[in-house]
Amino acid sequence: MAKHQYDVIVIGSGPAGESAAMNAAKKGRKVAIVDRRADVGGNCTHQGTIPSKALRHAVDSLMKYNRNPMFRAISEPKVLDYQTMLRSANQVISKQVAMRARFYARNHVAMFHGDASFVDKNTLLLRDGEHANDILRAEHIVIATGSRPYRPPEVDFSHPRMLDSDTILTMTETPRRIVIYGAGVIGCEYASIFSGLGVKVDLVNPGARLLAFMDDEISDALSYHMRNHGVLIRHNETFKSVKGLDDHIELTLESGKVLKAEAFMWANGRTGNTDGLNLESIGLEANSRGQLVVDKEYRTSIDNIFAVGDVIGWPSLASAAYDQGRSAAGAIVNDFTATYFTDIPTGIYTIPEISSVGKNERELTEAKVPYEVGKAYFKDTARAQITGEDTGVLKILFHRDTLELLGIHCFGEQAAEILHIGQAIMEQKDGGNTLEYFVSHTFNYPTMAEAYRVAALNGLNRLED
Ligand SMILES: Cc1cc2nc3c(=O)[nH]c(=O)nc-3n(C[C@H](O)[C@H](O)[C@H](O)COP(=O)(O)OP(=O)(O)OC[C@H]3O[C@@H](n4cnc5c(N)ncnc54)[C@H](O)[C@@H]3O)c2cc1C
Ligand SMILES: NC(=O)c1ccc[n+]([C@@H]2O[C@H](COP(=O)([O-])OP(=O)(O)OC[C@H]3O[C@@H](n4cnc5c(N)ncnc54)[C@H](O)[C@@H]3O)[C@@H](O)[C@H]2O)c1
Repeated sequence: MAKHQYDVIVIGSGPAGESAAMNAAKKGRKVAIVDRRADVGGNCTHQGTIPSKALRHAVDSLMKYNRNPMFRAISEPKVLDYQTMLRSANQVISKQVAMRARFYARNHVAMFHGDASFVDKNTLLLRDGEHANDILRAEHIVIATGSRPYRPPEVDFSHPRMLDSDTILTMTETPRRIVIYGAGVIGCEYASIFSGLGVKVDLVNPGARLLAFMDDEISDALSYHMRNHGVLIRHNETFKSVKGLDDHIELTLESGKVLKAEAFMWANGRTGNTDGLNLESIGLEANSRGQLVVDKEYRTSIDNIFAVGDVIGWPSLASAAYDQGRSAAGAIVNDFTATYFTDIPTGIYTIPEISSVGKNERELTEAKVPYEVGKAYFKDTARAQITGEDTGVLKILFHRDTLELLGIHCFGEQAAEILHIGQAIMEQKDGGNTLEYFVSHTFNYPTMAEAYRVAALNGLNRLED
């Protein structure tokens, strides 16, 4: 049994752990990172963000090829199978792992492969892996163990047709029909991926609308376009049971409906990875979803132990996890330049893509804020007409009196990128955050960014009506 001493040890090499380790190393600390997976990158790289975004990109490219009239002149529409798409996603994973492994090497961060659990508040024991039974000690420990799909006991996940967002990446055939239970971000993104592949999708939503936290108009547009792509959305349905048979599954809903398909995907909720950490030994307790509570420095109730990323719950995004990890390491070295993050944008990679930052119309109406709306439809921009990607809208919500930007909501090709222009202006201080920016600066033409000018003028005209 070897013993190792560090200033900072990070458990988990996803985005939260990686950025915590890098920032601590850059600030001169002796750092080690532990992951139970042999390759770095966390669930984000291996089972979450990266494979789902790579699959989505592959499907989206196929769809664009098939609907482009210019290509129709030279060849028939093409069909690809899920396995081919997965191979393309796996290539991206390999590139990500190689790049991230180089970060650790260049910054002299020691890497341990194994399952870490607490012995006391400064000591970890490793199980499994090449360092099994080694003891790691540090002044500060960062828990960045991420999350996994929540698995209700009523679903037999050992059946090869019963899948979740991890095991969907091991599916060996392209099903003719799939039932997805849960219409949160994961359910909607995978519904887009499978419908794009030509699979018949039943998307079962326990709620009344898709992605209820989004602006209603954007959520309605998503429902419309998903239906248009052949997704059968069933709102207000509750899971009763699911039966796995040799060649299909049967999902029974409380409403009495029985849905049959070749595959079933449970996409309803995630659980924080805290159960194997022996938290009892340090007097730390996770909530019923395995998540830890932290303060504004990402510190748990134990003064030398921090927690970041999915393991602390909201917003459970890779984007936020990077910032949280950097902040926690900052707090450890008394550098508070990065703070507690709350203004987090949303980028959802459905087909079409949706993205937002700030308040939506419902929230502003409830708060009795006098706002106005400026809109630009993609079909009215030159760039979208040239690319043929003319489905979408940019919507700017602003204060009627001060013209302050209150919310940006975008739907369509590259929405998650386009949004960041508005976000940058929204963050301006001392009166810099107003609609005026978009009408007093020249935008490259033809670009999708031009939609901001069109939407701003549309909004200003509305004030004069
Ligand atoms: C299908 C899907 C799509 C997503 N798409 C997006 C997206 O488009 N954009 C976005 O911003 N977010 C997205 N997310 C969310 C994003 O992936 C997560 O927010 C992110 O992975 C969280 O990062 P993390 O660092 O907290 O942990 P993770 O990425 O979960 O990594 C944690 C690591 O810790 C390791 N670990 C756990 N316990 C131990 C232990 N005891 N000892 C050693 N190692 C341990 C795990 O093996 C894992 O490698 C998606 C998630 C899913 C599931
Ligand atoms: N593009 C993106 O940003 C992106 C893409 C995919 C996933 N994600 C992240 O992954 C997560 C998506 O998870 P989801 O689609 O399953 O939706 P979700 O986390 O919103 O959960 C769906 C439902 O399950 C319930 N639930 C959640 N965790 C539970 C648990 N442990 N036990 C019992 N019930 C639970 C929730 O209350 C909710 O009603 C989100 O946190 C999201 O931020 C983000």
